[in-house]
Amino acid sequence: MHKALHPRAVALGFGHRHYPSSLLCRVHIPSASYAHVYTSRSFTSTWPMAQAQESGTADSTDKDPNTSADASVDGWPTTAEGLPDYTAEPRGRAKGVEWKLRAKGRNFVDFCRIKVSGGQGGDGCVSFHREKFVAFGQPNGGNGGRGGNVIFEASSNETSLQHIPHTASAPRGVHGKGSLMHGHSGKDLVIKVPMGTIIREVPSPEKEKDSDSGDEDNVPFHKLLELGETEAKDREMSKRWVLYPRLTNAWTTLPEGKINYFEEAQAWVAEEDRIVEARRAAMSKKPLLLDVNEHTEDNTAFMVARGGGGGYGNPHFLTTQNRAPKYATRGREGQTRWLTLELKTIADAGLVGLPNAGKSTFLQAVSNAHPAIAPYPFTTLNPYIGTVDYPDSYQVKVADIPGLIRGAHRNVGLGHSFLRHVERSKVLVYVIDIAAEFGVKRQVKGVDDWTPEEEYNQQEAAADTETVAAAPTVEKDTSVHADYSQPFEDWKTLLDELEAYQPGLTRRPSMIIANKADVTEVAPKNLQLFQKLALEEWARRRATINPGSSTAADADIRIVPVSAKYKKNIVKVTSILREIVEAEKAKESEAVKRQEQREQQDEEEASHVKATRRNILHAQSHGQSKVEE
Ligand SMILES: Nc1nc2c(ncn2[C@@H]2O[C@H](COP(=O)(O)OP(=O)(O)OP(=O)(O)O)[C@@H](O)[C@H]2O)c(=O)[nH]1
Ligand SMILES: [Mg+2]
Repeated sequence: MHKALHPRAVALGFGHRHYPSSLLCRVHIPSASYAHVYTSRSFTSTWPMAQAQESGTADSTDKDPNTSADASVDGWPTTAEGLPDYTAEPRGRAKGVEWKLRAKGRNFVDFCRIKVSGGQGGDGCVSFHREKFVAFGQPNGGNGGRGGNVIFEASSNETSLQHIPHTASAPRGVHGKGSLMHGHSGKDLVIKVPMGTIIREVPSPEKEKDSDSGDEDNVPFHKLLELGETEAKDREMSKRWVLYPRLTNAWTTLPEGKINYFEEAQAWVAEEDRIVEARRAAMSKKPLLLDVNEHTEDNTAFMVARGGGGGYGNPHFLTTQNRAPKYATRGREGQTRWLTLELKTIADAGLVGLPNAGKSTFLQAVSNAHPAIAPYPFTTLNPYIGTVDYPDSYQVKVADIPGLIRGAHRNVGLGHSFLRHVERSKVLVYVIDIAAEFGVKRQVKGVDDWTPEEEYNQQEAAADTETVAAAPTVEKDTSVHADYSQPFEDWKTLLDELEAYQPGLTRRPSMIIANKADVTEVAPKNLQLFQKLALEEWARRRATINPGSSTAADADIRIVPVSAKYKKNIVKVTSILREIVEAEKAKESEAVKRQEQREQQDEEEASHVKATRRNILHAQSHGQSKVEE
């Protein structure tokens, strides 16, 4: 059955292909109208051809499609007319995009869960020296080695959490052997984590399961296995002890009057267990929280799960009375933790903008990064970092992230979880398309009442009736008047979405890049109005934050018109960016210095108080002794 083309497929440049609904639901572009707005200016029916010509990378633009069977436009095989054939199997880049949209070839992961377990300790050994003419040799069982630890190592070479496994268990320690051979310790398991990772301990899901299970757990072990009491005790004992074969049931079969040294040893071990348990409980009182931030040095190691201690060999229990202890202890269990890892990319500045605003183009213009650039929304699916190099070797790291759209905080578009990658940025750089069509509402039709189910139903209904998706419609703003500015509306959308993600995020030092200023038909007029409205809005927002503050010149947001595509006015942007970043860094280092000074003062005061108290006590005791004399 021929299925109707989903509007989102149109937006992303795909033809009448059969898309599984899972793919279509992955990129939540809620309705056709939003996508079509993008088609209105830069997106034509033959856009891949246009793009290929624009980038100059197309492999087939100069080939005659009729003569070559391999002719393709941006990965799509061509029809006889030379147009991309969307019904055919995509190749190259188009295939890559499809793969990415299905989230199959995910090469960037910024959130994951992991269960880490330290290795179990090796068991101690029960052994006695054997030699000709030495009838009863001394005990010589070796101790077990300790289990390996799980260690997270900060690494500047990693950029994703893709390689983090679901579970990580360090190897166990080797058991001790006779002739006092101690077991080797298990090797530490080192997992590299990228800079910017936040590691949080979360409650164990398994523990919850345990508590949920009914009374079955309270049934004694031996009853479950239908074992005898003694046998069950043996089994229970063997969890903690390694017993010499002939010692089995020793605690029940000892002759009258004989001291049970094993009981004595059990008491020692129980006491040690209690201390170890108390220490572990004290250490795990607070859930683990580690932040691998910009102050962390490369290769810094964080222990996240300790290995268990090795068991004692039988010489450990040797006393003057008991010359042949026939028991050794088993190794302890390693520590187990459930962790979540969240990667928040570290950059000095974060680019925030609507899809197609030209964020990636700007990053490419200012840095040596080569992000994907294309005239359709959501080209960028993962954050991308570029470094701006200044002539004096100063560097500013800039993060390019996927485009935000209105309603992103309700998971519209790609959602807004990727904003975690600008959370740590010192400066926010808003990238605005200043050539956005005047009077065209770049809004998502019916976003407010959009639900995935509704969309799914619509999709199904469309498929049943075999109707082709409606032609792109551009919703014209009927209330067009002189004060309406599309770039300004876009910027307000960005501010609202940032605030919805994290209240207060828009208070960061910011600047605005009015991109696409080369589109001279609309850009100059738009810029004038945008500047006026944006400055007013910024002043209003600042006033609401701190009603006392005036609209001082230093509080104004800087707006710079640029053309990222043709690299015009770029130097001005980079110099302003550096100015803001440097000022912010200076502020930060001043705050750190002030904190250090305060700590030093507190320390000095504390030592002074201590010294005074000591002097008073000394004087008092001295006075007393004089009185006694
Ligand atoms: N005329 C003109 N076009 C530009 C300029 N900057 C970017 N573009 C075009 O705008 C389109 C989108 O550019 P991108 O850099 O991919 O946009 P983006 O903001 O990264 O988009 P997403 O990754 O989808 O969020 C491309 O076709 C660019 O060639 C500019 O300064 N002038
Ligand atoms: Mg991009």
